[in-house]
Amino acid sequence: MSDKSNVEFSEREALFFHSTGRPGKIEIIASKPMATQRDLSLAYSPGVAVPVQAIADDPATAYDYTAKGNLVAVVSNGTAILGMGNLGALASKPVMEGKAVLFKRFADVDSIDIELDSEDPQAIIDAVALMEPTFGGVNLEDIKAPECFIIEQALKERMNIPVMHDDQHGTAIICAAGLINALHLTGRDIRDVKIVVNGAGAAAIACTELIKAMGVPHDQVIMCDRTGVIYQGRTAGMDQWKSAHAAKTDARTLEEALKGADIFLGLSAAGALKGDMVKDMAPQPIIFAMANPNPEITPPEAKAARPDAIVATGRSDYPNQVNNVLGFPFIFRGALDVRATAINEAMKIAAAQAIAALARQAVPEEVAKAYGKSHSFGVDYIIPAPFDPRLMEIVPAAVAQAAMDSGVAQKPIADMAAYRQSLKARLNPTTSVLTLAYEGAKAEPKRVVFAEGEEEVVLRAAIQFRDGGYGIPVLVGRQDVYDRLRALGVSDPHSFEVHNSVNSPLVPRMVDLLYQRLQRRGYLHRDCERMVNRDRNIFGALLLKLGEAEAMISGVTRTYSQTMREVRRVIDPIEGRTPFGIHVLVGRSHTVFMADTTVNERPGAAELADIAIGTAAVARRMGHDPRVAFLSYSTFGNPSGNWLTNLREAVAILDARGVDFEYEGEMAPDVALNPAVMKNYPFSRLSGPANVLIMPGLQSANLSAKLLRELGGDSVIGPMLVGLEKPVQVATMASTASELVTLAVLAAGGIAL
Ligand SMILES: NC(=O)C1=CN([C@@H]2O[C@H](COP(=O)(O)OP(=O)(O)OC[C@H]3O[C@@H](n4cnc5c(N)ncnc54)[C@H](OP(=O)(O)O)[C@@H]3O)[C@@H](O)[C@H]2O)C=CC1
Ligand SMILES: CC(=O)C(=O)O
Ligand SMILES: [Mg+2]
Repeated sequence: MSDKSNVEFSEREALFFHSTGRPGKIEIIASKPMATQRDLSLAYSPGVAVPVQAIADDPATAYDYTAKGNLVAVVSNGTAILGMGNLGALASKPVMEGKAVLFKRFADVDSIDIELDSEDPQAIIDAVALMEPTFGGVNLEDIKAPECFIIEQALKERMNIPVMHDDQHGTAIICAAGLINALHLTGRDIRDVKIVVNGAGAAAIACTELIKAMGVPHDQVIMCDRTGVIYQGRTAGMDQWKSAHAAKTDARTLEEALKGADIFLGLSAAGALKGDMVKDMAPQPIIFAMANPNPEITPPEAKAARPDAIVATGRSDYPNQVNNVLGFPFIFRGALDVRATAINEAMKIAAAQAIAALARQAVPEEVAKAYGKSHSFGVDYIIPAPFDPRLMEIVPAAVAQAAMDSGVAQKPIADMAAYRQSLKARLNPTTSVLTLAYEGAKAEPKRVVFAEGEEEVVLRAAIQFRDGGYGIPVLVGRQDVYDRLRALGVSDPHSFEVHNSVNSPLVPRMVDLLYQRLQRRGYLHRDCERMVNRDRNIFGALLLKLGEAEAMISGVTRTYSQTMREVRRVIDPIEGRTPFGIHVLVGRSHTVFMADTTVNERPGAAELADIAIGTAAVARRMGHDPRVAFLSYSTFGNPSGNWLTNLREAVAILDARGVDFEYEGEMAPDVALNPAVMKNYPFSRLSGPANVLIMPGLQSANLSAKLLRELGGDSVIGPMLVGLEKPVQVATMASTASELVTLAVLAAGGIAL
């Protein structure tokens, strides 16, 4: 990956990502409590005998009593791993685990990777068919042509659950969606275009079949493989699937075939297309270079040769990502939800049309920032990005409807509007919002000070931050930062901006500024000099104050309170605001915002009210309707105690201010979070479980946040620091590089204000 193309990460980082913590990318989590002997008796023997008998009596109830209905097998034998070729079943496992997590991330489909060590189609057919009881669907992946055609066909015939070879049909659907829009933009009719398809394998044949089904005449498509053009009469390297697409043509090479062509579809290998070859294509050529991980031609090369081209690739780091990730999660979601027996042509076409139509719609405000400049339909936005949360609402619904209309749905959906709502709710909005924050940072990269530039974890974060395109890291550290960067695999460390107080020309201005602020707090000019020279948090914060950067992150080398003290010597709170900290607990389907977990030891009523307002605003920015609970050991005065007055006054302050969110208090955590307990208080003004928890003091807040981080299964974001005049985030000392990147993105993206 390194330095070969538009790099997003180094090889070292890719390996570190996969090996760190629990090796690989998936684990299994029980969906039922497993705490007591009784739980175990129900989960296993003897309780489990009851659903066993029920399923034996009525097989359809397997969907009610087991995970089958939401479980997809991702099956490969590793014979066509991306564009890397036949590297074997075991080597395909990272890709298949990757597909499994994409299923989960984008469409809440549970999925298990299965690598089969065989190149014998019959052995694979038998193995997969025998697994039918386990799964609700089968996604075949990275199995090379022509075996993949035989395997898929046989499994579709033998199995009564949806089977789809993703490299064929997932890719064809997305390619078709992109093509519909590229034709639309260039005013072409699909019946008139001349297309060259490079590659004659799984993906290429399926794309060609779909575009021919959509109206491109057979004679207007020329397919090439490694031997060159597949022409009528060719005998070398042929099979029945290639023969079906043999063209009547005198062209023998890709270059010859491309003369005057309107469209190039690459489903072959990296670098197969050269700039010279596209020079003679028709005006406004459409170039889809879809080989992974590196395309047939990069967009800059293609554009250099043909500035009038519309270019798409399979990658996320260029505009127009034509990749089956846009399809398979949502297609299976729709198919599983109606218990479809197959994924048929009608469902595929419905998916392609829904995706194409989405790109032509206006992008909502909250999604637009993530798209950057190109978020209205045009040459750099012909297809939605996989992170677009609207896909989950629209594509499964279109697929489910098509399954129902074409008679393969065993469990039709009665209320489509309710189904669409339920699709939206399946994804935790926090996950979407974080993705949008990351994409938004890319769209408007900011300069972010990483104040502890000598720490390895900070440098890793800075590298990820820069290479991910999220912004420009401004490192504070000594000269040896460059050596440390080199040791971490950065080939051009001097491309990083490093500020060192020993030689920074900014130091005199910094000292003056600091002295202005501190002279009446008992500090001498030389005290300020010493602080600027020796203290990287003060130096970093002054970079921010002087406008040399737009945000800052620190905290891994000193305690939170010490880092805060240093930052606060330079940065003030927003006028009239109380700075405070939020920990965000992200569960599978719920998110809770807890505050103030880091700053105010014993907040008074006015501060508690401010903290509630500030936290509710952050929750809203992250896609949630805030429901605020002021937490205590006491619920509405029972038991009574001395600590309750502040909380009650805070509620009264919110009453007086007429805020536009739900709030209630004081109450114990179980009342706030558990609807069954909340029922005992029918007068409560919360319409559902609280998602913003305002803690009575720093002791309980900080303890709870740390306990949850150490013991909880949910992931914890933060602490997020809110309320300073400049975005500064103070991480905890144990932060990982990716946690630092998240904080840097939140700081730069204006979520934590
Ligand atoms: N963007 C996306 O969503 C997707 C992209 N792809 C990409 O498509 C490519 C093919 O995958 P898949 O169909 O599954 O694999 P297959 O192994 O089934 O097919 C590969 C095909 O590519 C041809 N090929 C390889 N190198 C060249 C070359 N230099 N010039 C012309 N043809 C070449 C092979 O030719 P021959 O028949 O002569 O061996 C073969 O026909 C991969 O790069 C993959 O990453 C695949 C699926 C989805
Ligand atoms: C994206 C994909 O499935 C491939 O490149 O094989
Ligand atoms: Mg694939």
